[in-house]
Parts: sequence; C-alpha cells; structure tokens
Amino acid sequence: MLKNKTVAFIGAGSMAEAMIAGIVNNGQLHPENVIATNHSNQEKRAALQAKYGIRTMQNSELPFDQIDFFILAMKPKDADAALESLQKHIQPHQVILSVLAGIPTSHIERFFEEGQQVIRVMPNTSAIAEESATAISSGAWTNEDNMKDAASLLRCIGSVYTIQEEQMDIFTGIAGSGPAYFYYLMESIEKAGAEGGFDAETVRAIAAQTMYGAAKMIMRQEDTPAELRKKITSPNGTTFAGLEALEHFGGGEAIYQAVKGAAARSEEISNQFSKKPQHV
Ligand SMILES: NC(=O)C1=CN([C@@H]2O[C@H](COP(=O)(O)OP(=O)(O)OC[C@H]3O[C@@H](n4cnc5c(N)ncnc54)[C@H](O)[C@@H]3O)[C@@H](O)[C@H]2O)C=CC1
Ligand SMILES: O=C(O)[C@@H]1CCC=N1
Repeated sequence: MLKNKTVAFIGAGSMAEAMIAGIVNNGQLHPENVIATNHSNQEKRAALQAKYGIRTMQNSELPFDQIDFFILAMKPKDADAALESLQKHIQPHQVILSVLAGIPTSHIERFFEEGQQVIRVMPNTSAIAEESATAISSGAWTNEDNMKDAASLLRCIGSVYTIQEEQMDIFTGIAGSGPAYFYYLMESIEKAGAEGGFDAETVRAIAAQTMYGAAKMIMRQEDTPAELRKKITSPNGTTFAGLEALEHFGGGEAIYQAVKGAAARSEEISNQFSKKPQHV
C-alpha cells in the first residue's frame, strides 16, 4: 500500500532528483508524501518543490515520526555525518534505504540500535524516465514486508532485482554506472555521424533509436546477444568491417574493463567503510 507511505530523501542531488521525478510521475505516491532535505542548498530545495510539488526542508525539520522510508542519497564521504545526525531520530520499525555506492548495510547498522532495518539500493539515473535497473539487498534486520514495500516503491522508477549484498559491487559496475558507458559510446557515434554530414541532434536520434531497438531485441530473450549479432553480420559485409574495427581497437575489452573498474571502486569504498569502528 504505497499510497499511505511517506518517503524522505536525505540529500537532494542528481540521484535523488531522478528518483523523485520517477516516483512523482509514476503517480503511486502523492507528492505531499515525498520529502527531500538538503545540507545547505536552499535553491535546489525550492526548485524541487516547485517542479515536483514535493515537500522540502532541512534535516532538523523532518517530521521523523511520519516517515516510513528514509532514503540516504548523499555522497559516500558525507554518509557518516548524515548518519550521526539521524541516529537519535530513526526507530527500528522505520526503514533506511541507502543508494550510496559501496557503503555496506553493516556500516549503516552500526549507527543505530540492534534491529534497525536497512536496505541497500543501487538505482541509476534512468529513474527519471522510469527505466532504472535497480538492485535491492536486505540488511541484517529487514523484514520481508518492508523488502516487498521497498521493491514496490522502486518499481515506480523501473525494474527491480533482489540480489545478495555481495553482488552489489558488480551490479554497480553494470547498472549503477552503466548509463554513463552508453552516453560515452553515443559521444563517439555522434562524432562519426558529424563527419558523415549529420548534425548532432539527428545522429543522436538515429543512434538512440538503434540502441533502444537493440535493447528491446535483447529483452525479448528469444536470441542471445551473440546470436543477434551474427544475424546482422554478413560475410565480409559492413557489420563485419565494423566489428573488426571494434575488436582491433579493444572495444569489447574496454567495456569489460569499465564494468570491472567501477565494481572494483565500489569494493574499495566498501573496504574503507568496513574497517571503520563501531558507533553505537
Ligand atoms: N548519480 C548517479 O548516477 C548515482 C548515484 N548513486 C549514489 O547516490 C548518492 C548521491 O549521488 P549524487 O546524487 O550523484 O550526488 P550529489 O552530489 O548530486 O548529491 C548529494 C546531495 O546530498 C547533499 N547532502 C550531503 N550531506 C547531507 C546531509 N547530511 N543531509 C542532507 N543532505 C546532504 C548535498 O548537499 C548534495 O546536494 C551517492 O552516494 C552515489 O553513490 C547511486 C546510483 C547512481
Ligand atoms: O559514480 C558514482 O560513484 C555513482 C554511483 C553509481 C553511479 N554514480
């Protein structure tokens, strides 16, 4: 019953805004039931309030008792200060969702009494278009009903995958950071398109439709990506030449390393936070 839930974003930056846009546009929650706080940026708070009709305020003004889900959405470096400011106000029956890359649920749980319900979430900025691929994994104390409600909330912004927390690093490499790889590819495609006489807008539309079509074909799950690729590749044809260039310039390896590199950075952040001492 999402309609009766109140959600508070602690930190109102890019990721929070993408989620707020998806949640409000999806219509499952009344905008009044969505709150966003921000450290110091009053202008950003006012802009979010005007654009989405949500409530915005400072952390200290939060109606703590009325909130079902607290969504931590600050940078990992700011997490401890935020957790310290929240620790006296959040009850174990309330749920903390954290979208912070690399921060283990065990680190967040240390700031609270035993039993605090925490869920780790990895969305991506396609939330704004309700097309995020979002992972959730449970902390030590979160009950099934709250996992289900969190999944329902996050389905407002796209598809939800329940995974083990150990898989969060690689999920982050694939999906949390993933949109950036496709935008980066697009920048190179635009460059080649421009050299062929297209203006940036036209080539962007053509290439986006091509990406979207390929994604839809993969999602039909009738053929594997390798089979789909083979169907396009005529012997010594244009695709063959394109793929040969891709391989020659290390395209496959580069993407593989991008996913692994982002996952390794997530793991590195995790290790830094896992070593921190107990707080409660
Ligand atoms: N941007 C992305 O594509 C994704 C980001 N994330 C995670 O989301 C989190 C936020 O990332 P962005 O939105 O990109 O960062 P951002 O820098 O755009 O926003 C963070 C906001 O949090 C505010 N803030 C800091 N400490 C605070 C506190 N104690 N109380 C209230 N507000 C506070 C800052 O003023 C800032 O406005 C990060 O932990 C990141 O790992 C996760 C998935 C994707
Ligand atoms: O770059 C980052 O650290 C965040 C987490 C996943 C996507 N953006």
